[in-house]
Amino acid sequence: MTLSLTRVSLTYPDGDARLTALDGVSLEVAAGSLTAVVGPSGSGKSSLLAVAATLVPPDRGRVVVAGTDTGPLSRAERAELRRTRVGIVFQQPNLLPSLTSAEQLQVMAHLSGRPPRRVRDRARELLDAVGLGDKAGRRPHELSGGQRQRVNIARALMNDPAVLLVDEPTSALDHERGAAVQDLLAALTRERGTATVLVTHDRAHLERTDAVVTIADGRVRADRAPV
Ligand SMILES: Nc1ncnc2c1ncn2[C@@H]1O[C@H](COP(=O)(O)OP(=O)(O)OP(=O)(O)O)[C@@H](O)[C@H]1O
Repeated sequence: MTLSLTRVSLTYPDGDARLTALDGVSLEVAAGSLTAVVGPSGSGKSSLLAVAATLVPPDRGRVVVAGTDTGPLSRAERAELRRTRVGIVFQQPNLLPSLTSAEQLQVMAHLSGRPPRRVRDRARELLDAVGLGDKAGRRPHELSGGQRQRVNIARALMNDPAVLLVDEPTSALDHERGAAVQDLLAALTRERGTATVLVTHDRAHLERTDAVVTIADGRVRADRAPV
């Protein structure tokens, strides 16, 4: 499995006690497949993504990313694994206001020291893949919300991640644009072979996913193929 969480538990400090955000959660996502994680507010969805992204080490359990058991890794080793193997799409696009779409992508890869020409070609190819080939020179304020989210997704794919983690990509979009972004994620997952986890409140488009995991109070309540 490209992404594997086994009996993962995570607590946060809560006054003198600890609040349990994840309680023995297991999740397996294969390359080229898309798993949706749904559940009420506060159920642990973002915590699950943070653990899968190696941003937060769990209190207990095992997290394997692209064949690497993350448990023994140092903070620096986790950061390196994240940079090279994990793409993260946050709810808010976090684009830099002064950069064009192409530059938002290029900045990511320049940090990893690839030759500038390859970086430019890759940025262009990914903007084409998300349907924004003709918007490469636009800045965020010159794009719609849906287009900004597409730039965000393309940027997360710049370093060819094995694992793609997506937090509520459609929350700021209307129904039609939300559906288009989920279609795009499903297509990119298959084309690029990522193991993709999509956290969503939006139960409307779950037929596009390969599996649906329902989480409540930090536990997996149901794990089923979508209807
Ligand atoms: N940094 C933190 N410190 C303390 N408690 C936290 C922290 N982050 C989250 N929590 C708590 O952990 C629980 C799970 O939160 P989490 O953000 O994972 O839920 P969620 O399902 O993503 O919610 P939402 O859908 O509202 O974003 C909640 O009770 C939340 O209040």
